[in-house]
Amino acid sequence: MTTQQQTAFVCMEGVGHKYDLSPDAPMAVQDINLNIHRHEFVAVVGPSGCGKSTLLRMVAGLLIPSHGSVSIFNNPVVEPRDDVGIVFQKANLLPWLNVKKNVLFPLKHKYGRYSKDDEKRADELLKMAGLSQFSEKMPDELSGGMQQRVGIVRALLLNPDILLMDEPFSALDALTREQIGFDLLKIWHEKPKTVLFITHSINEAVLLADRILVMSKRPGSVLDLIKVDLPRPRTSKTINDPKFVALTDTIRGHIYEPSVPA
Ligand SMILES: Nc1ncnc2c1ncn2[C@@H]1O[C@H](COP(=O)(O)OP(=O)(O)OP(=O)(O)O)[C@@H](O)[C@H]1O
Repeated sequence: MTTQQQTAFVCMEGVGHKYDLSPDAPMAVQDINLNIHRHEFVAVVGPSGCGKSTLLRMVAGLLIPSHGSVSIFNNPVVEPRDDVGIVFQKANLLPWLNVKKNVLFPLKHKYGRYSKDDEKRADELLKMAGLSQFSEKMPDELSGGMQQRVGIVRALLLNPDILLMDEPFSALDALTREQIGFDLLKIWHEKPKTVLFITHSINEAVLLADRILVMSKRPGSVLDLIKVDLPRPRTSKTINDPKFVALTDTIRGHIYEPSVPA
């Protein structure tokens, strides 16, 4: 085992997937090698259909790779794990439960009950997400951005070590999207997690992440792995930093003018 693998929290080795196993069917994702370190924030960008969600589902244990392996802290991922929280594009809140009960629902579903301590943690997380005064509201009384925040709090309640986010803000308007991105960074700073964040937005990836995996078009493989050496905390001013502009240009170059293999 290499030193890189020893310090990796999430380790992907030669990961690939083929949905259709017939010999001439194309791969969806091919030969992804990536080590994500503890509390690192890694974003994944790439053209539509390149396999970003497929990759995330393999890390989540929702899909077993047909090639290679994913491991979390040296344990192969073979099923969904309790220490991994997932946030999807839509919060999918239960319409008949209020905000706090939605947040507590996974515990109720898993253990049949929740404790006073769990409620206290839910209150604390809702406060951190700026939702204290909405905890008794029903989902249809919330804006899309607030619903997505509730989805994030729900994923954080079980205190997962790893947070997987699949285009979590793509249904939101641009202003809400930027704000909720900064809110996520604040929560990540206060409750550090290892984050894998799928997005279509190059700006969002650069604004949030420590490193960015740029995927090629299908079959999605690694075009580049870019370190984002912008200072934290990131703010709305970060986008004026010449490094920010240079990084977004580099990624656009990869995606719109991918290098042709020799
Ligand atoms: N369940 C499935 N069965 C067969 N093929 C699938 C399945 N899910 C995804 N695919 C195919 O695998 C490829 C990768 O899909 P995936 O959703 O992972 O890409 P993506 O990069 O997340 O796409 P987008 O950016 O549009 O959300 C696509 O060609 C898709 O059609």
